[in-house]
Amino acid sequence: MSKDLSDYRKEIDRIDDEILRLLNERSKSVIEIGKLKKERDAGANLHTPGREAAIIERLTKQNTGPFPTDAIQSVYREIMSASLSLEGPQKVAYLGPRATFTHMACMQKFGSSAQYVPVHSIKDVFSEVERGRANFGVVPIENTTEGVVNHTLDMFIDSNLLIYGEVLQEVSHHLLSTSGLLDDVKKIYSHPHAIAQCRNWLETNLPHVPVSEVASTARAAELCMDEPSSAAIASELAGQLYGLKVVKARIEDNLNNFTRFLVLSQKPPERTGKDKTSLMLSVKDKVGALYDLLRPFASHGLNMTKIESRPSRRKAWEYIFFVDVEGHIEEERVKKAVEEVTPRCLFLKILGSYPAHS
Ligand SMILES: O=C(O)C(=O)C[C@]1(C(=O)O)C=C[C@@H](O)C=C1
Repeated sequence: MSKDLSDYRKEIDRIDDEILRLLNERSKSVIEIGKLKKERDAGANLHTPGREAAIIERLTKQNTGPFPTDAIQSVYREIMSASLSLEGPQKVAYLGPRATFTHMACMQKFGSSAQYVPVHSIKDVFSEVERGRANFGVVPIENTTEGVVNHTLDMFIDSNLLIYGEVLQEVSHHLLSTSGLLDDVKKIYSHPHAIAQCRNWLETNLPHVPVSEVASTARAAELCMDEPSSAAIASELAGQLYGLKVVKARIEDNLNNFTRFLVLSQKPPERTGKDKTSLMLSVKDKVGALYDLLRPFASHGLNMTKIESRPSRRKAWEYIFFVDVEGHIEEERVKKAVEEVTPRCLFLKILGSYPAHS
């Protein structure tokens, strides 16, 4: 006799019981790891991004299906986030409000079991971590269409925090409402930037619907909870947090919009073998100074993935350069290049070596 629905559900219940038992067994090892980490260094970061990446990579490679390989990342993101909370609370300060792309980047990195603290400015994110009120901070550093976030770069001039990691977050806007039906939409709310990024879609699809600017995309979503004839242009996360349905997903005009975020910490992460080093330096004002500066990186075979300049704010026409190179500061070739570059600079500061986003 062939199996029916209830037979398959019984089978699933049995497997789920086993998964739950295994998750609890896994958790016991996690708790022991947490104790060992604290014994080694009471103030250490418990979060270990290199180990998390290795687990996901190993399982992704080994999966033969039919469980979707893409889902392994999200399932394990949450398993490891919950596990880490057993080792100790993880506080993450970020540039709020809730449900923004910065919040989404935080969730991508730390999962939903971390404690998130939205603050009002990039400066406040830095100070929460500097004062030890948060273990980590998350700030935007650059966007594919709008370029570098100068305010974040400027903060590194006076701060001693380290870059602990990077997160690449896709910036994708959704039209959200309580019913999820396009015909119900008589008014739209959003932040001016999000409205500008969806201009063509709005003109083509909802040309006569008035659009009102509000302080944030999260505020737009919040307003729509009580206004069934209004829709918000906001993130997928805003839809989830405010209980709205998707009228239309991905309405941004440029479908290739990403923001890169930096994770800040007082302590460095472990070396992983796929790391990146960020430096900040300023050069003497003479012909060829920048060329001299870049040469050691090239001669040691280091790939420079970014160079940005900012006025130093200390002296007119003096510039500070922000440089990213592939490799870890403990690697011989990176160490040598930095040793050669240092005497050519007015000053040089290492902002951190951290796992490159894969
Ligand atoms: O292996 C560790 O260092 C752990 O703390 C365990 C674990 C896990 O759940 O596997 C949890 C959190 C870390 O960020 C990495 C991995």
